[in-house]
Amino acid sequence: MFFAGGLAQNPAAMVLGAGMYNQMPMNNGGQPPVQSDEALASIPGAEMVKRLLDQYGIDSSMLITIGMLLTIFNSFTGLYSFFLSLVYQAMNFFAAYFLSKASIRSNDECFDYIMEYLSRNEISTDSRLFHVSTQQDIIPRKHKAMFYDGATFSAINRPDSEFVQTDEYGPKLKFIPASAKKHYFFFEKTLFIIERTIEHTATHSNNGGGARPDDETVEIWTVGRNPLALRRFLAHCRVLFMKQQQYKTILHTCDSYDMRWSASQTRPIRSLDSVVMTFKDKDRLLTDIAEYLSPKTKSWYAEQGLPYRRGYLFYGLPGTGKTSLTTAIAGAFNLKLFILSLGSQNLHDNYVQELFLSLPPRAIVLLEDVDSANVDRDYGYGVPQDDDIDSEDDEEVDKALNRGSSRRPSNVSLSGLLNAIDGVGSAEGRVLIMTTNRRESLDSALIRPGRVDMEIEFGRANNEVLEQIFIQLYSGKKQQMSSLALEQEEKKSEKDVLAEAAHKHEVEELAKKFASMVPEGMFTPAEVQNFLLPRKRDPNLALKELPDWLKIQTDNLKKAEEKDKRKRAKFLQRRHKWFKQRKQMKFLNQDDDSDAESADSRKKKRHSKEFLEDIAEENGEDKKDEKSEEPAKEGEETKEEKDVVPEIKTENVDGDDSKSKKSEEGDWSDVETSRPASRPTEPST
Ligand SMILES: Nc1ncnc2c1ncn2[C@@H]1O[C@H](COP(=O)(O)OP(=O)(O)OP(=O)(O)O)[C@@H](O)[C@H]1O
Repeated sequence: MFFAGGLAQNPAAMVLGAGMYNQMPMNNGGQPPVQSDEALASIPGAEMVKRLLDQYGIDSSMLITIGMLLTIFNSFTGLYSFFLSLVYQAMNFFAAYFLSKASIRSNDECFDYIMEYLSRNEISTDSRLFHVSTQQDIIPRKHKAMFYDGATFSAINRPDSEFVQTDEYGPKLKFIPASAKKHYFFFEKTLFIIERTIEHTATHSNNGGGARPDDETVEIWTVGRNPLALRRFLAHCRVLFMKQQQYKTILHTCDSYDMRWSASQTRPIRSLDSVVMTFKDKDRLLTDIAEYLSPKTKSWYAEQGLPYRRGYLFYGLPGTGKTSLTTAIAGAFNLKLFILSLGSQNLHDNYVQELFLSLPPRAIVLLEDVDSANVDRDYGYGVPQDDDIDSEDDEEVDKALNRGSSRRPSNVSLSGLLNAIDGVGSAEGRVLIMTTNRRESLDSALIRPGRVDMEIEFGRANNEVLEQIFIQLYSGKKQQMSSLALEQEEKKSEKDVLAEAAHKHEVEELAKKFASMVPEGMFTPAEVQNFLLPRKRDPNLALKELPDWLKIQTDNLKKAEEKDKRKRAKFLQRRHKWFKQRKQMKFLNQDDDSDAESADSRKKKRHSKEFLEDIAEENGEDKKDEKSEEPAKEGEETKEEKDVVPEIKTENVDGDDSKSKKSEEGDWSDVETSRPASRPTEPST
């Protein structure tokens, strides 16, 4: 049948085959095979080919042989594909009725469990087909499929692992088994088959994140109609994974490709002791969180019909430990940590809502930079608002200057964020921690009780904090003790214990001395750590070099303050010009009682007028002079004025007009925060 099938597929070969059959007994004595010639003549074009071959002295009977070979080859391939389809059908039948199967997609945490098992047990890592990669961290989910094969979270971190990422020459090679291939292994004497399928998605995301990442599906089969073995295997993988993560904090961040949460990093749990802050604040915060997370509190919330959520605001200078404390809390209370930076340009209201809705219960959401852009109460960026102008005090100027920060506004609106935080479907049991460097610019709606239940200020190091930082660094306390270290700890001789106590006492004494030498409220904890870290082996050296470092820092601080003063003066000058220019543009001469004008707008104008008058008074200018001042003609503006108000073409001061607002944004964007958060760093020692 297949032979005939092969022939049917190739009529030319059939004729050639027939020709050969007819020709065989005649092919003797060098006589031309008459019948084969006749057979050939029946094939269109064969005569021409024959003539061509004859011309080059090639025996045309070769055609017959080739035809015969083709026929045989075709028949075999037909036969092969038939058997293959039979095998597939049999396999499908077997799989449908005699196998249990589980499918897991890479965007599910269960995927991590399976990959952890595969890497731990080194299944198929010696595969004959493999990829080679030098990439390290398993950060983006798009690479998950690759990295999981031979180097999962834990495997990477195991110092004894062959998957350790680097050696003295740089990143090591990783050997990764290929996908689209079945891997076999036994678990509890049952055969399991795993197949990974990577779905290449060519589509582009609409969030500006470029091509969508490839997703992966893992399918697991076991023999037998009873899925129990499969469930036992999955449960085993889960426990294995959870145990592995016991001493780690998994950081989930928003994947910029598809705007979903993605486990991007694991970190060893940071102990709460390692975050230095005043005892009072730490105690207040930890007691509150512990109380909130207790099962009793959960049922209390349910009884009261209150949404079971809690919010905290950590505010203060950069490098004061806001993020560090959040990570430590996640580790201490065994909560998953989800980090969202509102400054991200890809983030929009809808995404934020979806991200909040997809949070698991018992998780910390860390909203970083809540002050960023549209989330604060400003209606314009970098432009001093009319509400600010009636005040010349430091705080008001700071606020206005901060608005002029060169940070790009985020695309998340305040209402979008509030909806996400309060979302009806949002996970119960979550802890929301918002951090900001500029508490004063936050909208009161964002930090009202119910959204923010406790605020903690992080400031420059006081005496207590300075002392603790020193002790923390030199006491030799370990973050996490391995079981081996714990065993050794227990086996310590009395002599060792005494030596340790003496060392502790000595460090405490040095810490007191250190704290007394450093001025309180001058440095952030990060700055102090920055000084101590290069001298971490020798506390006495740190004390010896401290005066020089302090001198450098004080000089730098003075320079920074002078720069700051200049910036403030320039800002005030610009502000004055800005309002003067606005007056010249006649918007103040508008009829204040216009019906169309909102009360808000009128209020702002009044403030503006008052501001102008104040400024005029301050500068000794009388109103007469101002009136007589010619409005700047087009093309005659100085460069600085142009910078300040290049394009005010509207009379609306409310900033409703987007064009006007846009020009204002650009004008002030070069003014940075008035109080420099970081000072020039210490020259390397
Ligand atoms: N209070 C602190 N205790 C211990 N370490 C600290 C403390 N403050 C800062 N550090 C150290 O300084 C570095 C930066 O700290 P962290 O990121 O927590 O500051 P932050 O306040 O969150 O800053 P930002 O506002 O810029 O996010 C970390 O390496 C951290 O270990």
